[in-house]
Amino acid sequence: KKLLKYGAQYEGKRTDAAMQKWRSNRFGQFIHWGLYAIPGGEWKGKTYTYAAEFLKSSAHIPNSTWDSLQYQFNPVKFDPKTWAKMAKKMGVKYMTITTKHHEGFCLWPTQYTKFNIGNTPYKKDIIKALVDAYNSEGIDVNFYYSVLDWHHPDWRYDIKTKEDSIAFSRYLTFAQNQLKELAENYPSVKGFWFDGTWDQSIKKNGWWTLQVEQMLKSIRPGVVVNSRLRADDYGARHFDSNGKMMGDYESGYERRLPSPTDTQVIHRDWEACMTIPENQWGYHKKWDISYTKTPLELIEMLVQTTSLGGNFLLNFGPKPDGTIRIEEQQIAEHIGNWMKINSAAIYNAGHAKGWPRQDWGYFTQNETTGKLYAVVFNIPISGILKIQTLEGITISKASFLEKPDVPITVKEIAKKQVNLYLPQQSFSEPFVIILDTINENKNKYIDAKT
Ligand SMILES: COc1ccc([C@H]2[C@H](O)[C@H](O)[C@H](C)N2C)cc1
Repeated sequence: KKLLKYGAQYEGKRTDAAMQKWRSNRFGQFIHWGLYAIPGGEWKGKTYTYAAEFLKSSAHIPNSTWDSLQYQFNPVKFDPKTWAKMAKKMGVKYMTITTKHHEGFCLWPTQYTKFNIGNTPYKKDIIKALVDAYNSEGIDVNFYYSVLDWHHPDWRYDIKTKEDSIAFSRYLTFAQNQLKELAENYPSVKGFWFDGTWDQSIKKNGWWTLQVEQMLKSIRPGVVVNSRLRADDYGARHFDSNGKMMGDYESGYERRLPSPTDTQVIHRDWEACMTIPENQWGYHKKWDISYTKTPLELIEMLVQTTSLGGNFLLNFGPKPDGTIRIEEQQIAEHIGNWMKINSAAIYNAGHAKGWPRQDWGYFTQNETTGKLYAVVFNIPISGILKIQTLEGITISKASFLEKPDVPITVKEIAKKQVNLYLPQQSFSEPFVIILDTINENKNKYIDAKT
């Protein structure tokens, strides 16, 4: 065990109300919006297939050219209430907005750099508008902040010279001032989602990452900070050199989920962030240059995440005119229709402790009531959902969440094995079954003599 000054500051899940709210939210909307939305993955007539928010580096565009995009940023059709209403209907309980992505452009009128929304034709504070609109829909707002900053002259990828360390300490002061500004000026912020912390320069300044986290928590008690911010005394990230998670939740799942049998993750809070295309966070003019996930695939990801006790943050990349592209609106509507019926299996639900992975789908369990849900994605040809129960537990009743009066026959066929007989009907959407369980202390089945 190493003695660490900048490692994990506590172990186990936070149990305070703010963290319980963060956890119970389960489903969130990520929004990546910035100057990169203007070119939308295309430059000088060429389409770049790498992530659109990386176009500056993909197309080797110099700062002077890229930064002049700020004089074109004018989302005349931007209506934060429209976005917030869409998000509400989709069923998200939180939203995470890029206050500043790697390009360094700030969506709020920061006093620490001119490279911000105040110096665009649009002028107005987009962060404030979004915080107010989403909060008034009952949706919590978190701030994404990229420590990596392509624009700022004092940013360094590594610290090799005295000059580097002098410049970079100026940068760290700049970034800390910006974060203080965000925490103070938008008091309803519920979390900070740090990104752009993989370079040597940050790994050599773990002390700063802890200081920033502590500053934010002193200004906004209860605020939730992701593991991606932190580097420890030896430059270890997410998990310190003693293997302990840093920050309040593990945020390493980017465009990937843990396997449904990876029960390691259930011991901590975690969040998966997900793009709808294969790898586009910012707006790309060409929607189908890569595979785009269907609503049903995204719903399954949300349920799989919930079944493993994690949050699911689904990304949207708004257009430069301030509207949400139609493909994303349609996906939001489909998911929203499903959530309207089935959100009981998601909100304030998590891992069903001890229940083994099942072929037909996922268990989720309400954290407060203990109510057990079976979310079905794969109906067997037999029409029989076979459930392996826990030792001494059996299922006394099963009913559809959507249609409680449609009976589902339950038959215990052997020890820890129950059959559910689904009605002969076709299902076009995943559905939820509420399972009532009872503890059986007597064991009425004979174990096979092997
Ligand atoms: C180098 O590979 C990267 C670097 C940064 C990212 C950024 C994306 O732009 C987006 O903001 C995502 C959450 N983040 C990890 C993605 C891949």
